[in-house]
Amino acid sequence: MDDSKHLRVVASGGISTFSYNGSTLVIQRLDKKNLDVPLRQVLWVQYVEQALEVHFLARKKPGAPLSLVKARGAVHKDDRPHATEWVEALMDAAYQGTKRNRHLKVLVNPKGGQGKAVSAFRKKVEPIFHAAQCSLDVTYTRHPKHAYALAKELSLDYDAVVTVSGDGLIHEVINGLAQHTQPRRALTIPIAPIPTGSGNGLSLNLLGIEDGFDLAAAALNVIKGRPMKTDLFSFTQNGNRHFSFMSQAVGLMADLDLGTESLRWMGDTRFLLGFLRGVLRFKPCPVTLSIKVAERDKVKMAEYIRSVQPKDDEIHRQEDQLDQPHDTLPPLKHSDLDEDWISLDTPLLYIYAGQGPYVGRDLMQFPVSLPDDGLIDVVAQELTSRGDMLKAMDEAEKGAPYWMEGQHYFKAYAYRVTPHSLKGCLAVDGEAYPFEEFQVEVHPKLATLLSPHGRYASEFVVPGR
Ligand SMILES: Nc1ncnc2c1ncn2[C@@H]1O[C@H](COP(=O)(O)OP(=O)(O)OP(=O)(O)O)[C@@H](O)[C@H]1O
Repeated sequence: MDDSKHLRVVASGGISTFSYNGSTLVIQRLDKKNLDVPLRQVLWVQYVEQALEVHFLARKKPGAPLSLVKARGAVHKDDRPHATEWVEALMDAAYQGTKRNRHLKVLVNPKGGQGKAVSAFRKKVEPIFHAAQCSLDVTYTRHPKHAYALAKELSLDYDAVVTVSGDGLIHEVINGLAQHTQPRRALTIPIAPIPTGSGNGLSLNLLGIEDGFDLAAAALNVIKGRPMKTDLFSFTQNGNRHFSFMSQAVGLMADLDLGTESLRWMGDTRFLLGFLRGVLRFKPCPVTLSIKVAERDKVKMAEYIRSVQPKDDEIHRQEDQLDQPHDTLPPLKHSDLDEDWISLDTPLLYIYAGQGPYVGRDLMQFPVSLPDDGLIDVVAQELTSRGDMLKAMDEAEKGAPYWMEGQHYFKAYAYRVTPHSLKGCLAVDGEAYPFEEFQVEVHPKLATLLSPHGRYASEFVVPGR
């Protein structure tokens, strides 16, 4: 073995050998299986007082969540002359293309989800940030809109805003950044979620169904994730403009979100319960839906998504493509309905529009969604039968409801909902808004997220392909 490629470390159990190749740190331990650690999971390596110290994330067994591990031992005397160089080269490989020591604004919502955000942050997340030698500026939000106010005044030198919360706090951060004196510049600061809310839709979409609720995987995304541009949606109602980053729901899907707030302690099971309750009530949602459609052919949309998914190695290019921003928000372009709009007056059970395949662990509602295609996916579910709706739960986590006949699916530039009743629920990114006429339009690539893959972490399997 080339001496410069490995370090022998003397620990209580004997001598271990640390070596690495292009993708993996390999730890050979006496009388034990080799430990292979993907370089992406290596957080920090240092050589201090003739000892090697390695901090990394590993799974105790396959399928287990990631956890923080620290390996330390005296470097064998013959290897000391090249130890500093070896450590620096390993750090370069572990952080290839990514800045070390990220400077993070961390917002912790003590009231989100099951109320465990503070202990989750202190016990599981903060030690990982410290191990990676990130600098932290932590605020525990004290009231609704606190995160909004902080984002509005945010200093622009942070490498990321970390939300230890659910999607509601991210909605506030996005809206605060949009009201910043330099909104476009503020919206280039990437947002990265640590999933401690109940739905955690954004985390699922960035990290995937396996890792979407894994705190350490989310922390790793904060440390090593790459900026990924995402579309934002202007939501206008009564002359007021807000921004939505994820979804708008009317009818059953809004009832199940807002009507189950008191069941937060249940985590995301509350959504399943809300869905079953909504199907039993089977109330039509009295609205007109108008859409400026870009595409409505389900087969074409499904084929398209398969053809455009970038591979992980294309992430670098995406990072390079970040535009120099202007400092005003994009104007609204679709205020008047013209001949390109269509209207739907059929009785609907719900309207659900947004981006990001998963809206929860049990439902891939927007399987053909892309983060930056400049379009919003709009689902209009016809009032079919209770049986059909219960059947729709079969493989809903894989996007099966997409193919239901009564589920209309559009890609749109804009849409408008006009209620014909005073009573009803409207949820924007899971937050309650008045049940009144509103319009949504898309602004391509206006905000920035951190992503391990440079795309949504989901796969839509098209039947028969
Ligand atoms: N200290 C606080 N006390 C009360 N509410 C707060 C506080 N800090 C933030 N909030 C509010 O809590 C709401 C919910 O937050 P969050 O998104 O973190 O959790 P969640 O709704 O359970 O998760 P999800 O949106 O993923 O379902 C937000 O609207 C936010 O304004």
